[in-house]
Amino acid sequence: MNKLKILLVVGDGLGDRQVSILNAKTPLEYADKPVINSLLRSSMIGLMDPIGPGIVPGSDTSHLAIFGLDPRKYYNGRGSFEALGAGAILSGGDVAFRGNFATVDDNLVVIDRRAGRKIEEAEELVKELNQKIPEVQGVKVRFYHGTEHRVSVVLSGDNLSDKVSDTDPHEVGKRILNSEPTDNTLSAKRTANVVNQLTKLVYEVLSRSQLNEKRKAEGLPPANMVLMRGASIHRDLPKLKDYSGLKGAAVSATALIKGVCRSLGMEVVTPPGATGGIDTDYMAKARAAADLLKENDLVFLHIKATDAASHDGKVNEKVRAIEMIDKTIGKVLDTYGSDIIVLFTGDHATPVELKEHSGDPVPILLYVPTNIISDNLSDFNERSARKGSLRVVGLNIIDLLLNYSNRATKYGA
Ligand SMILES: O=C(O)[C@H](O)COP(=O)(O)O
Ligand SMILES: [Mg+2]
Repeated sequence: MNKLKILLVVGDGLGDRQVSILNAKTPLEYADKPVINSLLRSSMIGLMDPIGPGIVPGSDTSHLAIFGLDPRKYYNGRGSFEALGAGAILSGGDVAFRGNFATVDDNLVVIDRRAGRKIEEAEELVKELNQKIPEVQGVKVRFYHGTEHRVSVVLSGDNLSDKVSDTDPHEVGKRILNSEPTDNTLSAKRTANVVNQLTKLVYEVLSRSQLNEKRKAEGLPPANMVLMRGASIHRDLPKLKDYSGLKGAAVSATALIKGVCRSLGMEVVTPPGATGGIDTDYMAKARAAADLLKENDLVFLHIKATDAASHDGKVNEKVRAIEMIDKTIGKVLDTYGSDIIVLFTGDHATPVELKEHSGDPVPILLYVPTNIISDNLSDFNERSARKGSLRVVGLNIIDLLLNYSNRATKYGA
């Protein structure tokens, strides 16, 4: 049988709940989705628990599961994925962290965990940090900018450990945390000390930066802290091609996603104009995905805007991002052809009124152009998905894609 190409689309943080200003509709329910709904004639839809019912995923653990790697076995922290995606070259023993440019007050209490999110000066601030803090206690320090408020921090030196806790309190109104060793090794104690000393130096440098004086003069929140989380020493992961047979490529601007996909051996493309934000160039991403479909079995198209809008509580921007994802899928099908299978889902729910990830199941749509038993529903959203035939977890995705693209091998004789 002819093997079908696969377009896997993730709207980050897509899942939601009823939203009061949308007349109790969800953003997906409210959004105008002519392309997605045109696929329903030959689609199964339903609900996916990225990790398991009620478990609140991060984008990191969720994407490992969606690509078929059990995070319980393969996940050891977000930092190294973020750093790889932001351009760091990691050598064995380097400890990487995800960081947030954030705004803190004089008592180091977090006022804004993202310093306003759009930080035009981010690259310059990172350059200043790299110039002024090249090392701490003999440990080399490097900062890498991802997108928006996202910064990766890499520590290089002997006897370091990723068994250290976050300085990010994960909440506004809380003081930044002291990093603590999470095991009783000397290397963990040493690393925690370096992180705490580094945090003091970062605050000193950023508080004195002229760039933050400028931000304050413009009424913008100063990016006067880097909150650190997800310490990890990178470990090699199995490659998608080896365990699934799928030659895969990804289109993304988001450091975490680029790092995960690179770790799986996928080609990663960030087309000019792709920003990882609500202002991304959707059509550029669509063209890149269509082009990659020529040489790949699977193309993964990641859209971060739905999550960014959700975390910022911006309902209309989440609806608009979903409508742009609809157009993006349409552009890929118009450009490459519609004889491909399309799986569209989210990596977790980020209810826009909650402004945080939740453990709710996420709607999933699987369009198969050949003869399948379609659910024949008329709209794709969290409510209609409850009437669909799919009820899966993230770890089922690759097997579903292999089966419906005519690539699955028999389990058994
Ligand atoms: O946007 C991201 O990087 C994560 O999904 C959320 O991280 P943040 O809450 O620190 O922005
Ligand atoms: Mg996410």
